[in-house]
Amino acid sequence: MSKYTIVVCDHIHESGLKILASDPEVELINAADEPKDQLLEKYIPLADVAITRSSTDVDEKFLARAKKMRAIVRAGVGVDNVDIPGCSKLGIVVMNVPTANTIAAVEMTMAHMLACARQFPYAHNNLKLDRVWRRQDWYGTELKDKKLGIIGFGNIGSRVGKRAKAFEMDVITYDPYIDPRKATDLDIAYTENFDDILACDIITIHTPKTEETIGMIGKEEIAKMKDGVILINCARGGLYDEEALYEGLKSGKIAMAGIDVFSKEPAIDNPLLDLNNVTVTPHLGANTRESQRNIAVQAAENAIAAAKGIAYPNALNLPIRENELPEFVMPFLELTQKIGYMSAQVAKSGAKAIKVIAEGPVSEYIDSLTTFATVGVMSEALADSINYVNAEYVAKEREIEILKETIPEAKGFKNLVTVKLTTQNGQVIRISGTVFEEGIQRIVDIDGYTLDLEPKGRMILFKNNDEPGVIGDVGRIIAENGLNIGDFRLGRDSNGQALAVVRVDGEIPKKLIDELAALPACISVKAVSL
Ligand SMILES: NC(=O)C1=CN([C@@H]2O[C@H](COP(=O)(O)OP(=O)(O)OC[C@H]3O[C@@H](n4cnc5c(N)ncnc54)[C@H](O)[C@@H]3O)[C@@H](O)[C@H]2O)C=CC1
Ligand SMILES: O=C(O)CCC(=O)C(=O)O
Repeated sequence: MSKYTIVVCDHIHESGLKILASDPEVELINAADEPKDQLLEKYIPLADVAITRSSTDVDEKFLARAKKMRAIVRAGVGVDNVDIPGCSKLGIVVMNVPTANTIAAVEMTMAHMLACARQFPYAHNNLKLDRVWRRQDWYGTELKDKKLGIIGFGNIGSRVGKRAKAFEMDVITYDPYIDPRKATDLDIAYTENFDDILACDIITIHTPKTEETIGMIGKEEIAKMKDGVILINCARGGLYDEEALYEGLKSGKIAMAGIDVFSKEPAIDNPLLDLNNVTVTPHLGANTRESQRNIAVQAAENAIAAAKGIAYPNALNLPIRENELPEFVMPFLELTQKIGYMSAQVAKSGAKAIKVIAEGPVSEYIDSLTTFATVGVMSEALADSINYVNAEYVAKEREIEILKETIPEAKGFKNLVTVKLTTQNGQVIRISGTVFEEGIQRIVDIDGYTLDLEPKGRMILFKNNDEPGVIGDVGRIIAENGLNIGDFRLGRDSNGQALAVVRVDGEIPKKLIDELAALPACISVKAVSL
């Protein structure tokens, strides 16, 4: 049995390694101690799944080596060192482990805040290293009654807020992406005015590193701050512009800064280290035993699930999040993919345009429906190399036009999805389907022929001039080819033509298709398998 190779790129807790090592279907390569060039050269090409932390950049060089990679599990929260669009292009699912290290990062923030308020490391070193006992040199500040400004009120920021309240601080947050009640319910003020944060005694940031948040605190913002402000950054290096931070600290405008993260890591040469009013840690926010055990277990379990293709928990680049979709939508997505696949088999020619028309409440999910239709159409030609992650990119590369139409009020069916496939040679195939209340999927229209067809199994689509005896001939030829008919559906139009869809119990030989095509009444005949 061939095994799935999972490469661990950075150090993770042994509990995760044990899970990986004990799965009989997994070949574990623990490359955490390998130099990065060796990791890329020797191990990444073998990986079905890679587990990374912040020490491994998933960049162009990494991806160029990721020949058979199916997924990357970032054993932590921040994915700023993962090229997500690059992964999507290659069909690699990116997953993170979002909440397992929250408490560790929250407590690290509180530790830096207290260390800054009391200049803890400097007092510590003065006694321990210099053997000096001068209590008059170490007057700190109390957190009580100080105003704390929190930028970013997600998992970490909100918990920092709760703890700061326990210290009797006056807390205010700025996060334009949350419902203000998330803060006000905790008796924490919410502001849309960033200057309110700049007016605080202590400021801490807990946003992801994005184009919008890089350098969010720079020279101008620091100039607006109180003299003697304390700044904390346990999120990502670069959110505070490091040059401006250095100048602010050097001038004394900023009294102290507590810094766990740097714009370039390892940060052994960073000028901030030369100052005597910073507390620094080498990106240890997530480094508690509890957090590392939780993360490693989740990362290992998720990596195994992804390697086996079972599930992609916390996937960041899948177009759908199953747990966020109403229950009625999933069968529509499945059906739309089948319709796309069926259209491509009928067309037997390269796609030029794929149009999805969604009618009724399901039309709200047009983007996901379109992705599933695209995967369906393209899997006829590309099989496993097309998936929900790269469908959009592959379609673009092949210059296939993707079109969407929504009709919120459906006529007839409560919900209806139609895939209209236009081929390179100008053929147009149009297939519609619906899902009934009980979750029953049906194709209800093929090229204008009304049908009631279960989308499954091997089918022959036989279009003919609607004249007596044709159906008998079709049945006879199928029987002569040793196949049983499982189902037979007929659609007729007003122009004297008909479409028969015959489900058969076995593989459809080419000879059978040729014999049907030779019938005088035949207009077209296609074999389809769903
Ligand atoms: N030092 C360490 O070892 C660790 C650092 N982190 C860092 O902390 C960050 C936050 O983690 P979580 O709280 O778990 O993430 P989260 O996703 O729960 O929260 C982030 C919050 O930032 C807000 N936000 C985004 N853009 C913003 C903007 N322009 N202005 C204000 N708010 C904005 C979001 O709305 C969200 O509420 C991560 O992205 C990661 O970079 C996380 C864990 C450990
Ligand atoms: O442990 C790590 O790799 C860093 C943790 C971190 O920064 C994160 O989870 O975003």
